[in-house]
Amino acid sequence: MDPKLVETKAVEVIEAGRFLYDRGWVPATSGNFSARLDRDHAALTASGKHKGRLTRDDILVVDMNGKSLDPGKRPSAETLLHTTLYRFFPDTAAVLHTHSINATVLSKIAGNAEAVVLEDYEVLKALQGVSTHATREVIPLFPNTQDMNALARDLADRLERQPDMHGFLIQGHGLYTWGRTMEETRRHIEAFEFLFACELEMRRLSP
Ligand SMILES: CSCCC(=O)C(=O)COP(=O)(O)O
Ligand SMILES: [Zn+2]
Repeated sequence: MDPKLVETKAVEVIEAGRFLYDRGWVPATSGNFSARLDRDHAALTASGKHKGRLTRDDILVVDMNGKSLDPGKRPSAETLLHTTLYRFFPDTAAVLHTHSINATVLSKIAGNAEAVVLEDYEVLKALQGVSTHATREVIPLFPNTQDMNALARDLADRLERQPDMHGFLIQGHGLYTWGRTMEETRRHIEAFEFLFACELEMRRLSP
């Protein structure tokens, strides 16, 4: 592994954490972030760290089975969701997971639905490959669980059925999204956050 690449990717992850924390989207120790290093490895946040105040020491390298290559550092409890995404999308370069109020509330009021559907919003065009507001963006919604193996399996199944998704929600928990660069992934988070706020307001005004 090229140590310079690991340093560069660690900086990307640390900066993403600051950006997301400043917007209130990763309170306390919530959220986790990663950046791909090569086909088989990613730089990922350690578990239980404050994601707005990450240091280089809080980043470790994992393989695509979720195994830490940095002994002594415990990878995120949700590592398998990151590695499932990297394995499914070879061009994915970064994965961000947030716990905003809007994602949490929307995912709870969606109840037992299989997905939250967003339609006819201009900002949908901020999602990679979307070129018109007249788009039906289906955001899968998974029940929350502490069983990451089971959730990663459910995610892998859903990806097979719906490979065009840009993100997914976990009920009462938060949002995952990804992109071909860290910049694109940060744009996806911002777009989803704006769209979730709009959707909640729409549901409040016209239930
Ligand atoms: C206090 S947040 C609970 C765990 C969680 O959902 C999360 O995103 C952070 O977990 P990690 O192990 O990545 O720190
Ligand atoms: Zn989480």
